[in-house]
Amino acid sequence: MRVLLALGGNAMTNPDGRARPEDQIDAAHVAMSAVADLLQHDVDVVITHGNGPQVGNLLVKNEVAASVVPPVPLDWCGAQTQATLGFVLMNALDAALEQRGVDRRTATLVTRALVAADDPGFTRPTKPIGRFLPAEEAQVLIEHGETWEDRGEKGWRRVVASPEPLEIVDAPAVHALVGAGFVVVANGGGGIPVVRDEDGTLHGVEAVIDKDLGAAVLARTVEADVLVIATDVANAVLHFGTPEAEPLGRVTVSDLRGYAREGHFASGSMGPKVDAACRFVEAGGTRAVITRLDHIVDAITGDGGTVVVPDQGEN
Ligand SMILES: Nc1ncnc2c1ncn2[C@@H]1O[C@H](COP(=O)(O)OP(=O)(O)O)[C@@H](O)[C@H]1O
Ligand SMILES: NC(=O)OP(=O)(O)O
Repeated sequence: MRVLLALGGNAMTNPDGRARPEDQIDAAHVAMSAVADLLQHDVDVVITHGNGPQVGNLLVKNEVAASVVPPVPLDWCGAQTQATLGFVLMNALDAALEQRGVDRRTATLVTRALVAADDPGFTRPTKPIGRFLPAEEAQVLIEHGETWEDRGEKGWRRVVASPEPLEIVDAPAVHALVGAGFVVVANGGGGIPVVRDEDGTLHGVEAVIDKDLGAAVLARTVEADVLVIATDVANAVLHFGTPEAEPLGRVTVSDLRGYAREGHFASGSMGPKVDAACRFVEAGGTRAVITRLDHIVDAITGDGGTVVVPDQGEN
């Protein structure tokens, strides 16, 4: 069985989202322990991950240091997060595999995702990145031309353009590495967004792709059987946060689309996960699972989490 595992920002940092290196290393050890458990079963695993906190922090550093060293564009920051997080995840996974006596090699691939130059996401920023700030501090940055949004209890967060991933340019390399037995970390942060010029050349564009939507495209391209979206809640929940809250178990893709239309899943958090799970199954995937990181073995071997299946299927 081939599994595409998407790790949320919650699985990559501590809950305050500040993304200190030590927090990220600790979180990577927890996450990769779960992945090493999974690798004790007969599965191929491709790992992708979020980069919202990290790419936002890099952007701030860039801006703060702009008078001293040349700033780099947002797509460069995204590429840097793929390398750094891949490095941290590989170290943690190698250690967890070694502990369990599992003989698998790991690899990280810098991965580009093709987007359309005229994607409406470029005109309306929607992707929250970086740290949370109180409203007054966010207001100052809004006056300097940035877009910030009220994200509830934790405060305000910067939002940037987030186009749709159309194709994972480097998916063939992921496929080849998986075929050769590697556990591959790929398409971090949803992929580095690139557009294709008329002459066929690719160039980076300033945006951050939703990693769950990127994961759905990658999962189909590398012929994954199961897409597992690991986050900090065990299930997608109907009437979330109310006394009528109802965790979803096994659900058909049509029913889940219906619940999404009724507004059960918040945009910028559970909404894209549900959308990604539906896209994967609608495109022919066997099943998609949304669950907590510590439930991912159950997600593969049993029925844990929210399990999205085709309308006619009982896979
Ligand atoms: N209907 C829902 N069911 C479950 N969780 C929801 C729902 N709507 C919003 N959420 C929120 O979505 C969060 C997970 O999304 P997010 O924070 O973006 O995850 P990650 O960083 O792991 O990708 C949960 O912690 C929960 O607060
Ligand atoms: N790129 C992305 O979706 O990152 P997060 O999951 O950290 O928001």
